[in-house]
Amino acid sequence: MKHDDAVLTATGLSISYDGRAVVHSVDVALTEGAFTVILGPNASGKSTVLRSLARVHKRDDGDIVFDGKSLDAYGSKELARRLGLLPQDAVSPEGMRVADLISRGRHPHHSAVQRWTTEDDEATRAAMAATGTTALAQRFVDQLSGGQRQRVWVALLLAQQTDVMLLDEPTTFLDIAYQFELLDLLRDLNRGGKTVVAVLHDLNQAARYADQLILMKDGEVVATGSPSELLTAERVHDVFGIEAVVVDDPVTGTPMVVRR
Ligand SMILES: Nc1ncnc2c1ncn2[C@@H]1O[C@H](COP(=O)(O)OP(=O)(O)OP(=O)(O)O)[C@@H](O)[C@H]1O
Repeated sequence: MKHDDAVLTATGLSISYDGRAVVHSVDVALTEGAFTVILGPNASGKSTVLRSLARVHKRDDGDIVFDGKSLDAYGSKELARRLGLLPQDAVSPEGMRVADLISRGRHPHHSAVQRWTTEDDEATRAAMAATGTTALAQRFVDQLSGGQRQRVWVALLLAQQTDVMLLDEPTTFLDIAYQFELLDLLRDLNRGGKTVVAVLHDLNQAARYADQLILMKDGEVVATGSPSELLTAERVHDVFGIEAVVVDDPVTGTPMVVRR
C-alpha cells in the first residue's frame, strides 16, 4: 500500500492470539499530520491493530513502514521518541506517585548517563498543565479516580513528545467535560503538527474531531475516509447493527448519528 502523505502504513497486517487469528490482512495508512479515529464494534480488532502499529504486539504477517523505514528497523528508544501509545489497559507500578509516572515519558530522551534536564522539566510541566494533573503530582497513581488516572496516562504520553500519538480509548472514564477537553487538546496538538490516532466509541465525537476515519469490523477494515464520506445510515447499520438517521451536527455541520 503506497500513500505519499502517509507517515505510517501497514500492508497485509495479520495478527493472532495463541494461534487464533483476530486481524485478517488489513491495510492501514495514517496520514501525516492528520487526526485519525478508528471506530468499530467491540472485539473488532481496533486495540490489536493499534498495539501492533506501536510494535507492542507482534504481527504474524504484513509490513509496517514508519516514516520510510520498516518499523522493525527502529531501536526501541528511537521508536519511543517518535511514536507513543496510550494503551487501553495501562497499569501503573504500585506505590508510584503521579509526577514519577509522568516523568517516565522522558526516558526515551535520555542516554544511559544523561541527567534530567530543564527540557525534561519543561516537557513534564507542560504535560501536567495541559491535562490538569499538576495538583495531583504528589498523589499515588493507584489512589486516583479512574478519570484522574486516565489524565495522568495522557500526560505521560504528552511528556514523551512524539510526532505520532496513538491513543486507545483515551476518553474512557472521563466525564463529558473532560472528554471534550481532551479531544480539544488532541486537536490542538494535531494542529501543531502531531499525527494523532485515537480509538473512540462515540461516533459523533469521532465525526467532529477526525479528518480520517478507519472503520473496522470482525478483524477487517471495512472502510476508510472522511467522516462525511463514511458515516451514512446504511454503513452505521452494517457495522454497528443499529437503525439510525444521519443529520448535520447543528454546531459543526459534521455528520451526527441519531438512533431511531
Ligand atoms: N490478550 C488477548 N488474548 C487473547 N485474545 C485477545 C487478547 N486481546 C484481545 N483478544 C481478542 O482479539 C479480538 C480483538 O480484540 P481487540 O481488543 O483488538 O478489539 P477492540 O476492537 O479493541 O475491542 P473493544 O472495543 O472491546 O476494546 C477479540 O476477539 C478479543 O477477544
